[in-house]
Amino acid sequence: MNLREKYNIPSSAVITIAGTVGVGKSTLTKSLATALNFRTSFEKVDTNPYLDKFYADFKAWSFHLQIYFLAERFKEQKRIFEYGGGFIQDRSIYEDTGIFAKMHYDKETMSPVDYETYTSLFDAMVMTPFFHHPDLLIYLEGSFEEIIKRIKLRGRQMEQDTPIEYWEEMYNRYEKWINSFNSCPILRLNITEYDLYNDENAVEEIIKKISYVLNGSKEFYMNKR
Ligand SMILES: Nc1ncnc2c1ncn2[C@@H]1O[C@H](COP(=O)(O)OP(=O)(O)O)[C@@H](O)[C@H]1O
Ligand SMILES: Nc1ncnc2c1ncn2[C@H]1C[C@H](O)[C@@H](COP(=O)(O)O)O1
Repeated sequence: MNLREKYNIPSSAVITIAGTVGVGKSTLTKSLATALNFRTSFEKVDTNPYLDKFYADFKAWSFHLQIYFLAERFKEQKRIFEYGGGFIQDRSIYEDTGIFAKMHYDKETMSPVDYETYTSLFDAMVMTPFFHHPDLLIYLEGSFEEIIKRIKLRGRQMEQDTPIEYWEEMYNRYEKWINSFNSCPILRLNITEYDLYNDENAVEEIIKKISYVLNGSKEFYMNKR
């Protein structure tokens, strides 16, 4: 019996992984998809035509980048739906607006009119009864120091060149955002609780927790509304 069957994870489940840059979303996406025999949905970083420009000049490119990410995630949403689920998704669509667009608007690196255009497009596409929310959002959290270590370890140049205050602002916003998130059930995982690189049982332990939320007492993990 495979792990998906053992823990009664529906083959149509859609699990999205949220958390700040560098926390370990892509790594966990790969491990879970392999263990559950699910498909993956990754963010496009290397082929993103705006990302380098955005990091070099937030003000000039934040609107273009948000529109690009929104279009890409919506296309992925359609693909996931067409396959009938069975996906692990690297980052949720909710973070684009709840973290990134809002942060750039607040910091005046996205103009009010661009922010208004972006949010009305986002709401028209996502905040409708036709949009399928994920079955579960796994929220990865850890200390700021560990996350900065991981951003450095991964070594994307544009992220290395970005002041630490940017990552700190994002980190603090994530903590507030997750405490009020209620679009789907949540499983919070602290990155000190598992080690996918050195512990071969780690992924099974995470699947056990996923099963508990999907099949058991959802209230235990969900935020109070
Ligand atoms: N469990 C872990 N232990 C140690 N390092 C990790 C772990 N998970 C991820 N990393 C490392 O942290 C960096 C960022 O991970 P990644 O999965 O790309 O994060 P994200 O997708 O959230 O930006 C990578 O260098 C990765 O190898
Ligand atoms: N919506 C976004 N706005 C700005 N930047 C974004 C957005 N979504 C992702 N990013 C950036 C952050 C990272 O530099 C890369 C990939 O994110 P990661 O958390 O490493 O998967 O894209």
